Amino acid sequence: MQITLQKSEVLKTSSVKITGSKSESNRLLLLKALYPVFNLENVSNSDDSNLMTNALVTDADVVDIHHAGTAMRFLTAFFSTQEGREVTLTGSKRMKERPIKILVEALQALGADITYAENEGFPPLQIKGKKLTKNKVSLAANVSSQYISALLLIASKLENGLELTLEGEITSVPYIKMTLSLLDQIGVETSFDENVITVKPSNNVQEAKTLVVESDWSSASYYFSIVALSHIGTEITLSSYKEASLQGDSVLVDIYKHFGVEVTFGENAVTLKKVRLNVAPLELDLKNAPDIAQTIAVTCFAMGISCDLTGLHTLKIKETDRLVALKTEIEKLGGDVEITDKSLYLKPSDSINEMVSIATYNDHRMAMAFAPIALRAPVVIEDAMVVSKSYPTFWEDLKAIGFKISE
Ligand SMILES: O=C(O)C1=C[C@@H](OP(=O)(O)O)[C@@H](O)[C@H](O)C1
Ligand SMILES: C=C(OP(=O)(O)O)C(=O)O
Repeated sequence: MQITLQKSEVLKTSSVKITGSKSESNRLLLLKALYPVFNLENVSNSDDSNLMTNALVTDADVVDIHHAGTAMRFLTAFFSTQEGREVTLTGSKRMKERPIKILVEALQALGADITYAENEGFPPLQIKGKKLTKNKVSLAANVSSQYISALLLIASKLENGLELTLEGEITSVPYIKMTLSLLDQIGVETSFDENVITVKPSNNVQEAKTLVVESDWSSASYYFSIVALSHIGTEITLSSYKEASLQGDSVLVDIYKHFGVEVTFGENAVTLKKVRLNVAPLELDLKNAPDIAQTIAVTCFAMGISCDLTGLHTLKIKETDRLVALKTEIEKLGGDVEITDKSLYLKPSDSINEMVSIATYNDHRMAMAFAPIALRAPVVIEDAMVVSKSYPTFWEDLKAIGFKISE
């Protein structure tokens, strides 16, 4: 389904409740499968979290997790430890192009029985669950932090815990810290010194408790972009958010100051307000927050300023090659973009082509990142329901704050 966004203006004051963090939810769903004593609230209603929930309870021989990267990586580790369980773990055409060798080799080194059903290094995987007896492994840390989180999530169930040595520059560090914080919240002991992470074995976690998932900061990024592109005084309140977040994408609060967006935290909520119009060119290293790269590039394009984004080496192996997708779609709108395999440079521009049809490449973030363009020029978004991967009610929520959207 494609949708048309007419040139829009958002309400002067509005509020939006965003679903729970997909990253926190997928970790906690797995941990709850290992330690069923605790309860979860505000779990993400995203496709990826629903797929994770179902995969953890099904007894099917083939588990298909579609486009869900974290689910693919976390479940590879989970199924490897489920004694007696045999499963083929597969995904979408794109998932079969997203590398998983580093994780598979680390699990094999711990004793796992995993083979490739099609191409070496990529899903689908045939996994025969068994008791993993080893407890020390090294792996490359510069490709995806999801491999590291996957190992950490099962680590406390290994008889001797785990000692993980991270090789090379560590990418997406806040996601590793999120995993460790959640383990800490359920009472698992961990340490992270230099490049070595240890997790103590723990068969049972302490008392039953309720863990509340904070809402998704990557999803919040689209509202930062919307406020940045709105009139002075425009305010949007988002819930449920807190100042001390586990999510690295909460760095948006600092980044969007640059675009004249002022942030205040209230009880369980954050209010974004447009306070300044003039904006200078932007230079930013996003190796700790790769999922907001598309949002930021589109904000800069719509504001007519240049940006020089680095630390983007993980973008090529996400839902699509996000560097190529950004260049292609921004250039359709009239921008000028240079990319390498780890950076993006956008030249300043002073106009936006109208009624351009933005391709989304099965990537929720392409659809959502380009939506704020409608505050400057009418735009068409192709395959708009792709947003359900992380934020199923995105279009309804935009309509409610004033976007003019039609099918
Ligand atoms: O652990 C997680 O929840 C995630 C880690 C990041 O991946 P990489 O570590 O591959 O960059 C991020 O892009 C992804 O959306 C979610
Ligand atoms: C990269 C993402 O997800 P995943 O790797 O879990 O598919 C994302 O949500 O931007």
